[in-house]
Amino acid sequence: MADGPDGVDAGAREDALIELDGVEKVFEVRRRAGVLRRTREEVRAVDGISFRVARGEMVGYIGPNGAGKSTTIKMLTGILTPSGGRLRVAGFDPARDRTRLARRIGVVFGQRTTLWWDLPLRDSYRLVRRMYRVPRERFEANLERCVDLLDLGALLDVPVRQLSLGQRMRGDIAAALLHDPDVLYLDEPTIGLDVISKAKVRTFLRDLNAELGTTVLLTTHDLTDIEQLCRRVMVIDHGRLMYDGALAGLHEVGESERTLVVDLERESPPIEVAGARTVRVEGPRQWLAFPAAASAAPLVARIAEGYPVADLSIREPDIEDVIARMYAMGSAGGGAAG
Ligand SMILES: Nc1ncnc2c1ncn2[C@@H]1O[C@H](COP(=O)(O)OP(=O)(O)OP(=O)(O)O)[C@@H](O)[C@H]1O
Repeated sequence: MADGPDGVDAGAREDALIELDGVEKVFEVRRRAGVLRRTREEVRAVDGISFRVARGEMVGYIGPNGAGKSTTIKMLTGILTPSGGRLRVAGFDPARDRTRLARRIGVVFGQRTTLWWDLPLRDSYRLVRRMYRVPRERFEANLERCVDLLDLGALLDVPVRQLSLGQRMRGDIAAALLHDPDVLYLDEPTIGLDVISKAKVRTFLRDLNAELGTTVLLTTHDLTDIEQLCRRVMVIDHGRLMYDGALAGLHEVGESERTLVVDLERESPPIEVAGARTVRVEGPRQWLAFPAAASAAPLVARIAEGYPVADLSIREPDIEDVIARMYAMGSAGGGAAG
């Protein structure tokens, strides 16, 4: 497709803000193969991925460690150049138009800050304003909104190094939004946060998406992030898109299981109950797996009838577990992605 004179893809569909067609990234790595000999090997970090994200969508991008998520995000921001395929964000070729694209996107990495460590938040934000040349009025309005909704008022004069992880994360999210980006990439935005901070971040992101229509691509290992924020989820593994659809569908494809953790009053033989199987016994504690789609209430009632129950809790399946089950069932690579 021909690019216009300003580098913007003339034919870009306005509704598809992010477009990937057969995108690949191959790294060449040199490995030691003896005392003097080194061999070259190719790592196909992203292996022919195609998807579209429409303006205003909030999509989860998940997969096990080393699946290719960060490499995809780096290509979407223009930090890395694809080895093959076609990629457009807001009509731009990210690697070619990195500077201009930077004004349209915001990026938050949970594991590291983009803020200035020694500066108070307020000064970091002033630098962001200058970097992106945000008009003063717009900057002030955006800052006020973020400060209000992310509860940053009391933190603005605190140096970043003194902020807690949750405070710093909220500070980072605000910094990524001061220039009104169309797209926000979030890489593990709730990692290491306590329950209250997680809830604050999630509520903010939901409101941001609903009120301003900001398109969000979210990478996370926390299935609750996805459940609470994303209607659509894409699963990547070994550089390939394995699933693209609703989260509920992913549970069905993987036939995922929840775990009921039962603390008995005393050590007992493995619990035998219809609708669940005991997968682990450690002293008076037992773990029972049951289908994620089933209700836990009747199961709990049956166990309480027959066993001396002291306490109970339920563990949701994690993403790795769901993906592992997709593989085990041989449905990976089936018709779901596309
Ligand atoms: N610069 C690089 N040089 C060589 N190999 C790389 C490079 N960057 C990534 N890789 C490899 O590409 C593959 C995908 O890595 P990537 O960081 O994209 O995965 P990820 O899904 O983000 O994982 P995680 O959840 O652990 O962050 C891995 O095998 C990784 O070792």
